[in-house]
Amino acid sequence: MNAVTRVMSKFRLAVVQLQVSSDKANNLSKVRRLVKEAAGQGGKVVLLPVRRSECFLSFFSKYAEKIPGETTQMLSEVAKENKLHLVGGSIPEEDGGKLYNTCAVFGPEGELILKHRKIHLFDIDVPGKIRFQESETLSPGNSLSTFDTPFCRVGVGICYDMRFAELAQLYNRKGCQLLVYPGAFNMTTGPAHWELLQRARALDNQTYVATASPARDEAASYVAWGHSTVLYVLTLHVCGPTPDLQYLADVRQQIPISSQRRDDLYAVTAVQQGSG
Ligand SMILES: NC(=O)CC(=O)C(=O)O
Repeated sequence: MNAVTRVMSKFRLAVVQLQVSSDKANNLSKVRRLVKEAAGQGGKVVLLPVRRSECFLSFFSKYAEKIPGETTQMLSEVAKENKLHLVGGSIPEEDGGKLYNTCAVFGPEGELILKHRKIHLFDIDVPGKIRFQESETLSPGNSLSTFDTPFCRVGVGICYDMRFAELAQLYNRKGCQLLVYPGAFNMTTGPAHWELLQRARALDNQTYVATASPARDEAASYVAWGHSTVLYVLTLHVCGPTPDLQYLADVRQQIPISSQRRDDLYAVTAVQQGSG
């Protein structure tokens, strides 16, 4: 057990589900207000949703920013003003002529802790229902992303990343007790898979899982499923906003699947840790 997994305690996790629009200034001022409100209610780690531009690939280049840039500068200030860890949803990032879907995480001093670039691009085709080819516009990230808080270790994925069990398993192996996924599933895949995937990731890895989605806007051309969620492991009920890491440790001890893995028969390994 490493230093971080020994520091187990309760803390308040806030998940912000806001109505995201194409008006960036308005989105940012809502974020500032809602994070302050979350901090006022004791939130120590705050998770924001993806920006709507995640779903409008043609808008990606229009809204793309460098990191640091306007949005991340503001997120850094908000983290510092409220003295909390802020998982900044995701924004379109431009770097070296490429576009990424990127989640920036800030610490209580406003420091940039990490950037997670969406690893798995949403290239799907469900005939008559939904088609996306993110790889026509975006480049994939090549790094796993974990960070430490005084409460627990956190693994970060974005939206489609949640479908990949191996990523969550690797985060588990790295000692994560909480997996966070800013996301925006849609009205086809949302009802079918959004919660089920979170339950699967939570149960397999004996972790907490939190997702933040934009609020549903029926008038938008991409209607997000919404349903931001915090899940925990054993009883599989949607829980309140207070992860109890002692409970998690108890579950891991009572059903000790992590020490019962047959590493002699199979392995999930990270083959490459590139930059970005
Ligand atoms: N938008 C995504 O990246 C993923 C999604 O909507 C899905 O997996 O379904």
